[in-house]
Amino acid sequence: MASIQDLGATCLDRFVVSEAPPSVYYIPEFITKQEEQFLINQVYAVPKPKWTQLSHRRLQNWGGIPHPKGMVLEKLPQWLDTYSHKIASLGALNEKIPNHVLVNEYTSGQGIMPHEDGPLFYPVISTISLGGHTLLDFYHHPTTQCDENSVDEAAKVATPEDRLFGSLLLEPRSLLISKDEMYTKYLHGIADRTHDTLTGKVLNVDACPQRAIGDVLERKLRISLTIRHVPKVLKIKLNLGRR
Ligand SMILES: O=C(O)CCC(=O)C(=O)O
Ligand SMILES: [Fe+2]
Repeated sequence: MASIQDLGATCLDRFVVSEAPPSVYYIPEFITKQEEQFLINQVYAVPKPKWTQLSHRRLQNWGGIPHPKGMVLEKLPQWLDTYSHKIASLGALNEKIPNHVLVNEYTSGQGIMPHEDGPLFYPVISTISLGGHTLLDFYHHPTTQCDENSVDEAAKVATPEDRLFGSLLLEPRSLLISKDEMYTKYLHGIADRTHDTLTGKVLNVDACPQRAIGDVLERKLRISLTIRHVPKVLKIKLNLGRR
């Protein structure tokens, strides 16, 4: 059977997560085990200074540093550029080709605080997961606005647990594409847990054939490739060492 990497835009709709707000696409086994191992090898082949150590995870930034005045574009390495083009060919980014990739590494027990990806990115996030699974949690905004008409009812409650409205199980080798309201209206994060229990709040259990509600999954080391497009770039050529 042809894989989605070959079929492109014609079949993305088959992967829509209909239980989630618009729009989320979850594609299990987007890459093969060989491609997964190749990407992991590339991630660990980079020089140590390429890693930024945060208090709860490590990351690599590729493509440039997004900035309100524009990003000084750095060419993506071939191993990431290939996947940027494959994702563009699925048709979720209106002809845009992702030019920025964050590599996040999480050991078991590490996560990322609920956040928005913000206005510097074109509002479509593509995520390839490598190594281990995670649960990506989605939260209503903790807004303090008083305008009754513009505030989500569920957002007025106090605790983060109450604001959690659903999660997505991201298994190794999968691709997740989130856009529209899922990008603009909600926060996303990963709890710092060592085990995840699949509950009715996991919106894509049906798309994970080996999984069922009630399963307890042990977190392993996970690497994510967050592949996005930064629309505002500065056309400065870096001519390092050349005269
Ligand atoms: O690891 C992930 O899947 C989420 C990463 C993320 O939200 C980010 O880098 O902004
Ligand atoms: Fe994010």
